[in-house]
Amino acid sequence: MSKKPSTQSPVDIAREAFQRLGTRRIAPTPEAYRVAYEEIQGGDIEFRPETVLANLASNLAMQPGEAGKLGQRLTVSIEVGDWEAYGQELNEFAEQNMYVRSVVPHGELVPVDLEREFIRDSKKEKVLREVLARVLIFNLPSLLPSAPEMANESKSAGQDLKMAFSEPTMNEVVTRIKQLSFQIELKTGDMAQQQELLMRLFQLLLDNIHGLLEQGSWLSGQITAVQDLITGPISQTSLADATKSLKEVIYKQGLLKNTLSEEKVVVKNMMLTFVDRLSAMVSTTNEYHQTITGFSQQISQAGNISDLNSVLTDIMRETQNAQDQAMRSRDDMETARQEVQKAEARIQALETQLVQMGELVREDQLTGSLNRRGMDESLDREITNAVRRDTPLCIALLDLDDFKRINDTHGHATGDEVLVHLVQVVKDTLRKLDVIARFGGEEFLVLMPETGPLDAMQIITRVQRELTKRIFMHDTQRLLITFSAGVAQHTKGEDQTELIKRADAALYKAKNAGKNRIVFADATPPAK
Ligand SMILES: Nc1nc2c(ncn2[C@@H]2O[C@H](COP(=O)(O)OP(=O)(O)OP(=O)(O)O)[C@@H](O)[C@H]2O)c(=O)[nH]1
Repeated sequence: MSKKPSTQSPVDIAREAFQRLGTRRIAPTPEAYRVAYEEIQGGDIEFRPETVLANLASNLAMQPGEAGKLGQRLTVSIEVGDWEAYGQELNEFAEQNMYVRSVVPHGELVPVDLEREFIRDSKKEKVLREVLARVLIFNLPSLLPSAPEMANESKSAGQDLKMAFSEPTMNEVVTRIKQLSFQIELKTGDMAQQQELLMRLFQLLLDNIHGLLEQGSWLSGQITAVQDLITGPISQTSLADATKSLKEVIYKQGLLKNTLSEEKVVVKNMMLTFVDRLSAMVSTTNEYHQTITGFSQQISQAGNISDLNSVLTDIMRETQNAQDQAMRSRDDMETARQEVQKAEARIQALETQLVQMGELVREDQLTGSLNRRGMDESLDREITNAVRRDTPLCIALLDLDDFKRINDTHGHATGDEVLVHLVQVVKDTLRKLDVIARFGGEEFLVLMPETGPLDAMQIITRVQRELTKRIFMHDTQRLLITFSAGVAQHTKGEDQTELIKRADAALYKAKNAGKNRIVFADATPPAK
């Protein structure tokens, strides 16, 4: 049976406990005071705080898992009398399992009426909720610029998700996200279909334009570049690259075309002057004819020599006038003709420049020569021209000698500079009509339209000499740069692959013969 507990106030019990210690002559140590206090307070020993706490510890120690381990730690604390450690253990346990969970992930307290149905996030769930909310609020709307309602719904669902800590609100948000995802799926399907249709339309347009263009025109080259681009997988970088180079080309072509139309106006004006002068001359001759007819009547009617004399003087004067007028017209027409010729030359130069502009999109980034695609197009064009005009065409395949050693000894960057140097020397030495393209690595292809074999060999020999003259400096060191080359003339019915193959076989011979030399290719294709 337990003793009935005292009804006195704690202050009265404390006072009586001190009196009792005095009466019994017991020293007022905390322990003695506690015993006296509890005697007066009454109640069963079983319900003393330390007994209750010890019971809790040993009950917990019998549980499996975390609770059992906590119980063991609490029991040890009691045994060594370390109540502070006991308190700490309990606090930590409460913080981990109760207190933290009563606070919503963003620090706000849970509204009292929701507490019972409150969704308690674990650490992982908390991170997941935050990430999902970010995706809905920021990322998804930026991907939906053409669907503002969906973008707004995504933002709003994200905001609501942050605050959805009750079962019903969470269910509502989940339903909205599902609906949104369904709508996006439909929209993406539509967009992909539209994109495909647009692409097909674009491709059709390009094909039609291409069909209308003269083969080899500057515009045709650019259209092929765009066609290439849209037939392959379209990446952000390739689109950006193509846009950049096309913009550059369009800008420069714009400038050139303006000048071109100005020149065409000049030619037109010249033509008008020409026609004016011609009609002036014709009318002068007509007048002259009429006057002479008049004079012939006067002559037939002349009665004496003095009449005739005066008619003759008039005829001489009129004839002189007509002659002067004719001379003036002839001079004017000659000047006009020369002006027209000059304007025509300027137009031709501008048109050549336009062709070169078109080749910008086909340039090798490092050396500024044409790249492989540019080379293919130019060689195709030149072969067609050579066949149509029945003019000779030669090509040369150049390969730097011992380039690997240059790279290995002086570094890759120096190797790059050597490539740039070679292209510069070639460009400075060749005619405007000739073209240099990077065939690959340290190999270059030179196109020489309207050039026969002897001239081609001479041109490449000139490049070779020029390269030794224009010394390449690395730091303070002079590096000797040489190349070997194979030169080939295009033969009837030969395509570009066969032509290059013959030039390559000649280059191979040049290398084998000791490098730094030029070999003219056999007319027959090399054996396989
Ligand atoms: N720096 C630089 N090196 C390149 C580039 N492209 C290819 N190379 C290097 O060019 C070297 C070509 O080596 P090889 O084919 O052995 O030719 P080589 O050393 O010139 O020998 P020969 O042709 O027989 O005279 C390789 O080391 C390539 O790495 C480039 O764009 N820049």
